[in-house]
Order: sequence, then C-alpha cells, then structure tokens
Amino acid sequence: MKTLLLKCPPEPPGRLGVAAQVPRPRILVSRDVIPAAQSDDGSFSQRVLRPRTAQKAPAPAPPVEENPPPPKQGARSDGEPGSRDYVRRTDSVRGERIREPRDGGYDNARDRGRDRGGARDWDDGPRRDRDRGGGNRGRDRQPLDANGRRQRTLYDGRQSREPPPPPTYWEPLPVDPRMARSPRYQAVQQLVRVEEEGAYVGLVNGSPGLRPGRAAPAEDDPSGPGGSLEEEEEEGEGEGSTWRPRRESGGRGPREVPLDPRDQRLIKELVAGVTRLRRRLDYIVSNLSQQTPAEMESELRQVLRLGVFELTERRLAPHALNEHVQLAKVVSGPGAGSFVNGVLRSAARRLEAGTLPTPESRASADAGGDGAKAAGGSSSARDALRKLALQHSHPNWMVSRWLERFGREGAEALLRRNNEPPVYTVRINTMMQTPLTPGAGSSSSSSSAAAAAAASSHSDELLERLTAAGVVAEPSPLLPGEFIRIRSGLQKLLAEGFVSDGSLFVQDESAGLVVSLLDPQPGERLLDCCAAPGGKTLFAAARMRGRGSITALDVSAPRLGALRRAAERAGVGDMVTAHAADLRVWARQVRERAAWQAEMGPPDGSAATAAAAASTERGASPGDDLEWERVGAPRDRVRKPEALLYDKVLLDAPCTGTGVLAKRADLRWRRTPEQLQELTALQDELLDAAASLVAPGGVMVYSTCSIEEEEDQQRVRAFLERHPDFELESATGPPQATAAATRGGPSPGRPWVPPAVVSPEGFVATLPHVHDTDGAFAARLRRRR
Ligand SMILES: C[S@@+](CC[C@H](N)C(=O)[O-])C[C@H]1O[C@@H](n2cnc3c(N)ncnc32)[C@H](O)[C@@H]1O
Repeated sequence: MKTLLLKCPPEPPGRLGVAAQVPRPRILVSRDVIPAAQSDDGSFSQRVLRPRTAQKAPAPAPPVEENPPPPKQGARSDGEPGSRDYVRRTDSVRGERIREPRDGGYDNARDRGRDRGGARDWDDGPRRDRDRGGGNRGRDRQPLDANGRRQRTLYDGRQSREPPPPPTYWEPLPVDPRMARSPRYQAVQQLVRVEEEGAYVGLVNGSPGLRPGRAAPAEDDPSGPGGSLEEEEEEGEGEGSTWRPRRESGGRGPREVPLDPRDQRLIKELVAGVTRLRRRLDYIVSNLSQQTPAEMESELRQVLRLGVFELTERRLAPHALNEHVQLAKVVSGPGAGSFVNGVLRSAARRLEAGTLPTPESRASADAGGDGAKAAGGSSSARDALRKLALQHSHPNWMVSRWLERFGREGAEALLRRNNEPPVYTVRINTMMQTPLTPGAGSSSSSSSAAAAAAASSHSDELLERLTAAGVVAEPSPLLPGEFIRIRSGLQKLLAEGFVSDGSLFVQDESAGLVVSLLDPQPGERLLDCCAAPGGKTLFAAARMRGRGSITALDVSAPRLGALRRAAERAGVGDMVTAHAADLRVWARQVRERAAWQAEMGPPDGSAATAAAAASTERGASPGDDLEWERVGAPRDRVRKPEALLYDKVLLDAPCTGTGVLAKRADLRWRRTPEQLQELTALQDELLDAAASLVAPGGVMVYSTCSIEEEEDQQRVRAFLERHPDFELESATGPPQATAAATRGGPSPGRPWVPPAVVSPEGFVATLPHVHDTDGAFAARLRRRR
C-alpha cells in the first residue's frame, strides 16, 4: 500500500500556497495533480482545485511514503481484514459517524454518490453558464472520459491504475441538511446569486419576522422602495418578495428549509456586508494567496471574502474560522478546505500582529484599474484615488466624481456612510389616525391646526408603543408627525406587527420629502408616472386623505401588482387606478385622444350629468370635471377620465440610484458611467412625456434617488430650456409659507419641505452623509396657465 507524501515548502514571504497552510505536514493528492500543483519553485498552488483534462501532463513517479500515518485523532481502527484499513470518525461537516479508509483514498461505499453527473464536460464553458438553476452545483465538475462517462476521483492513485486516473476534483458532498441550514452556507449561496446572477441584495436578504417563502408586502422590505433601474430588471421577484430559501435536494424530494429569524438577520448582515466591502476584501485576499479572487471558483471566492469579512469587520475569534474551512470543503472540495484554512489563519495571524495587508497599510494602491484612467491627473493623484476606492470599496469612477464634487473630506464622509448600516425610517399610516371632529375646521387655519394636533397625538402614541416594544425611535426631524426614525430595533418593530397591521410603512424620509414637495391635496387628480412599487403613491393617497384620484403608471406589470395589493391593504384601493404602460407611449395616446375629443364638440347635458354623478360616486372632486373642460372634451365620450390632463404629476424617474448605496449594497458594482449616460437620455424623454400630461397651472415634480448632477440639476435645467411653458418653483414653498414649521400635517401656510434640505437653486437635494437620509433629488415645476 503506497501513499503519496508531499513535503511542504517554506511559506514565501507575504504569500501562501495551498500546501503551506495544510495543518498536518502531508497532503494526499492524485499523482496526476502533482505537476499542476507544483510550481517552479516547488511550492504548491491552489490550481490543484481546477485541473483541466486536456492539459494533463505525464505523471512523474510518486514519492513513496515509508511510514503510513497514524490513525486520526479520535478515530479507531475497525481492524477489518483485507487490503484496506478502515477507521471511524465523526465527520464535522455532516455531523455524523462515518467509516473511511485510513489512507484517505477513494471508498466505494462512501463515495459512490459523488459520481452522479450531468451530461456536459466541465471544461466547455464558464461556470456561471452551467449551473444557474442551483441544486447540486458541483455535479458538472467531474470530467468526462473518452466514452462520455463520468470519471471517478482518486486521491491516492491506487484504486485503478488502468486507465490512469484523471485529474481530479473532489465533487462536494451532497450538502448535509444541517449545513444547508447554516447561515454561512446560505450567505455563500446568496453571494453567488448576487455576483453571478444579478440577484438584488435587499431582495435576497428577506425580511426577518416574515414567514419564509411568503411574498411580503412592498413596505415590509426593510430595504425600502429605494427605486432604481434594477428594480425594473427583477420583475420575476419584485421588490415586495421575500427571500425563499434554496430548495434542498436529497431525501424524498425538495423541500423548503425554514430559517430561524436570527439566522435570517445574520445572513442579511453577511450578504450585505460582504457585498459592500467586496473590493476591499478582495484586496486583502489577493495579498494573502497566490491567486486573485477573480481567478478562483465562485463559491470559494465567496467563502474567503466571508471569512476575511468576519475576521476583520465582525472581529470573529480565529478559532471560529473553522466553520469557513468546513464550508469551503462542502462547496469546493477538501483541497479548498486546506486552502481556505491557510489564507484565513494567515489573515488572523497578521491581523493580530498588525501586519494585515489592507489598502490603507500600503504606500500606494496597486490594485484596481477600473476607471483609473477616468481619474485623469498625475499618477500620484490616480494612486490616491485608487487607494481611497479600495479602502472604502467603491468603483474608481464613482470616487473620482465625488472627489471632484465634494472634495476629499466630503467624498470620504460619503464613502464611509455608504458602508455603514443604513438608518431606517417608517412612515406613519395617517389614514389610521383618529378622524377630525365633525364641524372642526370651519376655517382653513383651524382645520389644519386640528389636523396637526391629531397627527401629533397619533405619532406620540405610536412612539410610546414602539418604546414599549423595545424599539429605539424618535420623531423625524424632517417630517415630524408623519415619519419616525428607527435608531435600533427594526426587526422587533417588524416582529411586533407594526407593519403587517398597517400602522407603519418602511419608507425613507427622502421619499416623503418628494411627496411633500408635490403637496397633493384632497380631491385632486394626480398622475404617478413611474409608480411601482408604490411607496410614494401611498403616501400621496394618505396626504389626499382618501379623496381624489391617483393614476399609477409603470412599465412593469408585476411591480404594479404589488402596488395594487399595497393600496388595497392601506385602504386606498378605490382611489388608485394602476396601468402598466410605458409613459412615453401612454402620453402620446393621451395627446391623440385629447385631440380627437376636442374635435367632437361639447357634450350634451344629460351625458354631463351622468359623468358628474359617476365621478362623485368614485369620491372624485368636482375638479375632475374641470379637466374635461380644459381640453374641451365631450364628457359622454370620455370612457377613461384619467386619460386626460392632471393637476399634479409625479415623475420619480429610473436612475443610477447612487443615493441609496447603503441600502442597495450590490448597486455600486452594477452601475457604469455608460449607464449614467443612457439613463440621462431616458430621463429627458420621460420628462417630456410627463410634461405633456400636466394641466395648465398644474404642477410636476421630477425626482430621483441619484446624487449625480447629470441626472438631477442638469436634467431640470435642460427641461426648462426645452419647455418655456414651465417654471421652477423653489422648494422653500409658496410665498406665504413661514420658515417655522409646525408639528403635524401640512397646511396651506406651511413650507413644503424644511429649508435644511433645499439647495440654493430651490431643489430638494439630500445627501446620506449630510442629512442622515437616502440621497435624493426633487424639483417642482409649474406649468404656466
Ligand atoms: C424609481 S422607481 C419608482 C419608485 C416609486 N416611485 C416608489 O416610490 O415606489 C422607477 C420606476 O420607473 C419605472 N419605469 C422605467 N421606465 C419606465 C417607462 N418608460 N415608463 C413607465 N415607467 C417606467 C420602473 O419600472 C420603476 O418602477
């Protein structure tokens, strides 16, 4: 019985090969792997994990191990007769007793299940194309032989000498259910989905406190309706979905794994944290291993990032890193376990010694490259830019823009803010507050004072209930009486049912400011042009106190479905009509229809009365009738009154979403400068289309959740040049507004938004590092009569 014994070379300074990290001074590998595993200087590289059949070199004679190793600690020999000696031990991955050959080689009984296989050769394409559907991701890794049969993996080369054993990759064990439920295993699977399949981090994290597998209402997702182009791309799952655990295979068939809420929270923290800090973590990993993360297999890369993240950011004790090692074995095979063990132990040692290679510990950054040229300037300026981008884990192009715009200090504050846990706020469902006393409000000032008092007492009552539930909360300084800032305990808030019973909606204050700037009033006709998933639509409905009508338009039908359901739950289903359409097409049709109706002459009296009665039944105000008069349309032919002009139009445009990077952890890696250009063109088209639907004297608010001037200020300036019939109204409010905001709901004499969020030009412009909210932009444009 012969076993290979490969001696480990000394660790090269600053770098680690696989063998250098192996805890015991021996490693068993197939003899075919030796050439691939050994580099020129005799050290072993991690390439042992990714052999290619076609590149197989003739195998040298294996070194012979003279003395077989002693049984593993805690194992006992079965003393079975025959050619092989077996031991029993507890498998730390499966958590069960297993029997295996003492020499560690292939065992028919144990390893039979590993030889199941797909039909494709593992070399025929990148991994991401092979295994999109999940399930057993490892099944294609076994190479096919000349007859198309899946080959066995041999580590010691003794089982079948003819034909010679192929190079080798241990197919991962079928995942043990206990491992499948491990938060770290789940986090790795989700990280793979995020990076390779474009899954959305806020979405896959799910909402703790909700039943797994059940679709959650849009406002339940703590990620909030941030709003960006991404959301429209993920129609299948939609903003309102909660994460469904990956199905386990094995046993009698797939079944869903219920996850503990605490585990869900940990998964959320890990996935969001690793995704945010991806570039920084990769820098550290690259400096500790011979391969860059980009050259590694996807799961292995995620395990390493996760390990370094937990070590450096969560300060996990080094002994706890064993879970990552076991995880690597499961997702990438035993060799990967040794490799991960080596890299993570080295990271732990060097962290303790204060010599961990981090971007800030280097004189000049030496990684990156994306957008480096865009930085322009001298090489030292480019170095400084790259170093900052690495340190705060952002793409160079974003950092370059922000350095130019906010200066070094401002840019750093923003970068830091994007990596911190975001501040969540909730909107109070003011529709649930005690209605105004009948008779109160004979004058507009006493009515608004009564409304403010009602809002204030409702908010105080909710704050008390939240405090009793262990939630640390405070009234919003920007929209008091309507929003509450949650300092800690969002999960408790969700678990206590504040959201599911409709009392609160998770929504950022910056979204509230946009609606506040629009200032919808009871009885108005409002068009929300890019409405889904509906956070702003519902707030507008609440401001309108259920009276008037809202047409909610969005190009994404599935996301509009979520909006409809949310409107029903909020009790405003009657006033919201949702239409799935491209705004540009819809606007053209409205214009054609209006022109046609104008040609048909005035309606007769009976039809006008019927239309007026119908509109009153819907709860619409007499203002509806005015619309028809404005375009001179005959009422009897108006089948869709919403297909005309509107008092107020909200265009919450698709954008790069650079204001919500703290909440949308993956977004920074998906955006490119080219997309920014494409989006500005789309925004112009949408602005033109939306403007054509604003009634004379009516108002349009253009908003984004981007902080890029090209998408914000520049779009508005260009719009005003194209549309001289529109003028900008300063966000500080109508002329009679007083600067001293009273607590409670809006009133005619109150500014639309607090002066603290208004730019000198009169726009609403919030920045995460300045206002403690999402970054957002809004401009109020009035159409001249
Ligand atoms: C920023 S999100 C809107 C968020 C929403 N206002 C809220 O508060 O929940 C942008 C929306 O624009 C929609 N959209 C993109 N292009 C569109 C188009 N051409 N017509 C209509 N809607 C469009 C997307 O589907 C997406 O839902």
